[in-house]
Amino acid sequence: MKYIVIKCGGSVLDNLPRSFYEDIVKMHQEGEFIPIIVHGGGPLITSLLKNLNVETTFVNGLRVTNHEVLDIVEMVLSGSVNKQVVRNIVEVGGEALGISGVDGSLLKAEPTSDSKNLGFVGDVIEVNHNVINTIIEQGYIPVISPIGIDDSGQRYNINGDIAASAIAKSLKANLCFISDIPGILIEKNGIKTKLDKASKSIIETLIENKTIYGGMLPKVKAAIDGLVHNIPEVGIINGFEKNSLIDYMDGKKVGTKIVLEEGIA
Ligand SMILES: Nc1ncnc2c1ncn2[C@@H]1O[C@H](COP(=O)(O)OP(=O)(O)O)[C@@H](O)[C@H]1O
Ligand SMILES: CC(=O)N[C@@H](CCC(=O)OP(=O)(O)O)C(=O)O
Repeated sequence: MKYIVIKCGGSVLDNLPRSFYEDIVKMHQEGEFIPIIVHGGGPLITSLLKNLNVETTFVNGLRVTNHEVLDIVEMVLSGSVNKQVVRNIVEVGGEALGISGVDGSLLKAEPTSDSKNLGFVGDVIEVNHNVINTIIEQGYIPVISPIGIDDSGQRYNINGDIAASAIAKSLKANLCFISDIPGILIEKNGIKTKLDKASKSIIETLIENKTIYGGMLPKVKAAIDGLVHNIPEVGIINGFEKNSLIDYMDGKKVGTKIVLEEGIA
């Protein structure tokens, strides 16, 4: 069975066209690639924290997460956002089952190496993909929120890109990041240009010269980590462009394809 992990960023979730979900349901029905959705929800978390007068900061694109923030992160991701995505799929005639990384210990996590600064932010150490396979066998599209859990029951806030890459690695699945930009952008003579393809070494240069920053950092790091661990293909595409996902799956030149080495298509 071939899988594709589709990571829907919080940047686009509220405004994805109906056709985006129709394309996913069609893909699920046709059966060549089984879609697995992992979602973010960063902007909604930020706006709720703001409403509650809780300060929130990011380090290298990751949210500093204390107890108070962690409560809100879980509420937003595993509650509002997860169920909204399920409803969006149902609305276009699909069947989806929403689950958090905590359920069935789907995302076994440990604190990141920078836990001194980041608090309860997790790295995924194991994916219990039996849970995903069970959902798929029952005919549902899995919709996964990126909260992890350790053996003591402690939860962790996991960046959606990192969770998606871990799931893709465990299933040897293709990985596609759906975001609010056409792909990785660089500035050439004052004009923003999209890279059709970006290799590991180009990405490292773009991180060093700060062309890649903020939320794009975990995306490209998760992409490279996935490719190193045998994910067949990783792309970043714009969810607002009509049929971008189907076009990407058909091998058309949409978004940015991430590769390990220049010259590898
Ligand atoms: N070189 C770059 N090209 C495109 N976007 C970039 C780049 N560097 C940083 N970004 C930022 O990364 C954002 C996407 O990451 P993020 O906001 O976390 O999105 P998502 O919620 O879709 O995961 C873009 O909206 C843009 O502001
Ligand atoms: C550790 C960390 O940063 N977690 C993210 C989880 C949500 C997410 O990844 O949302 P996007 O996909 O919209 O960026 C956060 O708290 O915002």
